[in-house]
Amino acid sequence: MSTPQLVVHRDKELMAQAAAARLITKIVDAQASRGSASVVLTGGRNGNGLLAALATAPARDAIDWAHLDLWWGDERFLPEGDPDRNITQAREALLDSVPLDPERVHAMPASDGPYGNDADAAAAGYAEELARAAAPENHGAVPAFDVLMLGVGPDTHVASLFPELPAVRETERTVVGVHGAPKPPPTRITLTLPAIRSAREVWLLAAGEDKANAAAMALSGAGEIQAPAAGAQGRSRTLWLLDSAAASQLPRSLYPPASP
Ligand SMILES: O=C1O[C@H](COP(=O)(O)O)[C@@H](O)[C@H](O)[C@H]1O
Repeated sequence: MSTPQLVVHRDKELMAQAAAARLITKIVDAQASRGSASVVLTGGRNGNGLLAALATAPARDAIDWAHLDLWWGDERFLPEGDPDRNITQAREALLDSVPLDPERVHAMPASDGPYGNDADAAAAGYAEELARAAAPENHGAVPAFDVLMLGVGPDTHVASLFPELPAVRETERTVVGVHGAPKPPPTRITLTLPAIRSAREVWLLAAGEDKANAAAMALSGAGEIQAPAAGAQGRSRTLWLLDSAAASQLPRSLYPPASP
């Protein structure tokens, strides 16, 4: 696993724009070397802010949208089209305005979808979809995502892995149902830490004062059961993208020297 690297931007708008530019470059590079790219999206304010910035980025059309696989790190288990679903918000922020191949948009199931209201069955179904997309060298579990993005919650949750809940302790399955989440809605579907850690790069997004304590805790040696963000690492790179408010409680030893 990779040691976290930090980039701190002046404010959340600049962070979103810089992260969007970084993502464009990453996708274009992956498409140039492998013909396609795979990205895992996150919900939440910072994830949607990045997508909105990408929608207006001058270089967005450098991406070959038809050869981009989109997956989700987690989903709120609600009916299709519900405004609180992460995919509904992502569609509004970006996805509806770019020429994606619908076959490559891998939404997590909705609560009125093929698995009905059974979040555990829906999670198992998504795990099968991931396994089908994995190449043999990925050991059959999940594809080797180029970039997996995670918003960091004020309580250090990432995806729908909340401190101390069973999902964050999962070591075998790649996707699980979450019941009794402390943040609404209580029922969710989430990638697990083993699935997250199979990504080439993991980017954690944290902007705003309410994320300062979470960032400091996760980056100061807390355990992943108490602070799930601490367990989110990529195989090649783990990148924390922060704004100065979210970085304000980091120990000085971690604070990067230059902060654009
Ligand atoms: O509920 C969720 O929250 C987290 C963090 O969201 P934020 O608004 O505090 O940035 C998000 O990453 C996750 O995908 C989402 O389902």
